[in-house]
Amino acid sequence: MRSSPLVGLPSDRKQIGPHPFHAVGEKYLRAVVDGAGCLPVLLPSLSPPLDLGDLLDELDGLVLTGAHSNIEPHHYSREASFPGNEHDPARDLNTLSLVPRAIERGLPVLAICRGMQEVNVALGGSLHQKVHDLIGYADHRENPDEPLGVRYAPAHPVALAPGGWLERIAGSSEAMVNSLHGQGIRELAPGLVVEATAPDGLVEAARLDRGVSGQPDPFLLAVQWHPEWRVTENPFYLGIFQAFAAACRQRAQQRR
Ligand SMILES: N[C@@H](CCC(=O)NCCCC(=O)O)C(=O)O
Repeated sequence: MRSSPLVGLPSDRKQIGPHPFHAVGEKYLRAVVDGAGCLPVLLPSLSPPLDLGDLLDELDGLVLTGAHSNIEPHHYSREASFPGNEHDPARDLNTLSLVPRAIERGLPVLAICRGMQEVNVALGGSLHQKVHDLIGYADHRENPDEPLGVRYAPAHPVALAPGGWLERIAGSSEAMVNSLHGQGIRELAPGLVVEATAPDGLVEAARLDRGVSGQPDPFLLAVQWHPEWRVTENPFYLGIFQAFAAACRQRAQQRR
């Protein structure tokens, strides 16, 4: 019997020199280990995607990470992509098929930044391709010229939905979060409910709640910010990973 729950993380497909590699940022792996006390397992994003169904049955949780690449817009609208938009079609296919399969298996999901956008698109929602070009919205991007510690520092408050999971985790109705994204939720997918909003109204976090009485939904929390960043130094970020870990442990026990 395993002592630590197993958490899968779908990889980015990245060109390094002449060869494609499958990569997951180390801060996500560290947060799964140090913040959640779970064991990370990398899930390659091959194209066509591997059938990971048998592996999902062995996992206790799924973390969808952030990434610089953006989901190809044909997955959620008829809009064309914009020049210079970085894509990772192999990751799109992998994560967009994993989300519904994880939910149908009751696998806990924590989705971060691009991961949140993937959850929204996989469940039928849509995205703004450039939030910063929209009238009335703030620029949610980081300054790439700043050192990492500044880029991932708290950037704006979020209002936490009354009675929601994040309000309980934070122990307050507001929290400060970092902000490193150009895209954002346009239409929230059916079955997701808002957990947090930015001052400009952008949805910053959501959870799965399909509202079927007597049938609790599996743990699925999606956040637009980066709680994995220095997770052990930020009680709110740590609380998010601990809540996910509790759901993973419960899932591990149920599978025994
Ligand atoms: N590309 C999307 C998502 C932004 C995102 O996930 N950024 C992560 C940056 C690298 C990392 O910290 O893993 C967008 O711009 O909206």
